[in-house]
Amino acid sequence: MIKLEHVNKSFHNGKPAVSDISLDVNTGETLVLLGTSGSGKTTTLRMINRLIAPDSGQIYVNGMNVNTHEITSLRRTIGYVLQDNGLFPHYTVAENIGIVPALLKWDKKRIDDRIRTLMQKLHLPPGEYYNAYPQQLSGGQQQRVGLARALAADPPVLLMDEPFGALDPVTRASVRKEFRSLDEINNKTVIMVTHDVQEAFELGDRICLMDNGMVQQTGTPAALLFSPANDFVRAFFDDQRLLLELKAVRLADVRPWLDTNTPPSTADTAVLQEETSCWQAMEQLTMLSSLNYTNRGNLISIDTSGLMHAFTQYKQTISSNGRSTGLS
Ligand SMILES: Nc1ncnc2c1ncn2[C@@H]1O[C@H](COP(=O)(O)OP(=O)(O)OP(=O)(O)O)[C@@H](O)[C@H]1O
Repeated sequence: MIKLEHVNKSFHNGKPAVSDISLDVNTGETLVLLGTSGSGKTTTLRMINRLIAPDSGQIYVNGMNVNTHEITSLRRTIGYVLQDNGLFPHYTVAENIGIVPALLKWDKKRIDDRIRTLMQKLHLPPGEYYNAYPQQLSGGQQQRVGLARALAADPPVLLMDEPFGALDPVTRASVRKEFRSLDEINNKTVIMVTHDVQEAFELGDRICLMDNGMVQQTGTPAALLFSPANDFVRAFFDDQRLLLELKAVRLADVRPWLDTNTPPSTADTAVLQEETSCWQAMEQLTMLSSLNYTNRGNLISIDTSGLMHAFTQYKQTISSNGRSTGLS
């Protein structure tokens, strides 16, 4: 768990880079720091692993006060992924991934097993890439090695600074998808910086939207869209609002407005879980005319028009009810 209390930071020109930031990130949660360029996202992240010292305020990582805790043991609890991956060019892929376990003096077999496990999970077959050097890999593969290196010693906290920012859009989408499905991150506290709104919506359990060094709003993607705290938050998402809303609203949210009288499709078709977003369901429906979705064990049939109808009804209800729909 990570906690920031009234944190401030100014650089030499005296202009505040970060003003009075307070945040709580729970174990197992991914919080995305999103915002305009120069809004203080990277400064906030780098204060957590003490690459930058705050002027005032307190920061805790799993109960340790970052500013007073011994720095080596603090950093060993934190994996750090950078935009340019920061791999050592003269180390092989395996050596890069094994750096922290070697520093922790794990025995050779354990290090080797861990490297191979992570390479498999991140789709880097050890037979092909174990002894390769970073420059022999594509940008997406290098970024996967960077991620494997950050995860190697299984730190409880992962900090990621624009981890997919240097990748082309197609590679970026595939590495992002792999990251999302990685079991290794399930129990970790993750903070990720991005200025990509869609990335924030796909990966963030909650989003902290920043502007001008200040937190404008922290909440679920749905809360930011449907209960914006101010005009800045409202305007920030305007140019891609429908897409973001479809990504933020889950089948579970729209279920009360789905027609449950239609018998489930008997064809051999996909069965979606209630956590699936309306966007993902729409994507599937472009390939299949109807789908089933499972709600507490019951199969419910959905099609495109029924789903859009339920989505519209959901939006109308929350715009009249505001926060009473459980947005937080
Ligand atoms: N080392 C530094 N020295 C002086 N000013 C700095 C330094 N690092 C950041 N700043 C300033 O602090 C402010 C916040 O910068 P920061 O890098 O945290 O923003 P950001 O939201 O991560 O931006 P971006 O998305 O462009 O990376 C900016 O005005 C920046 O110019």
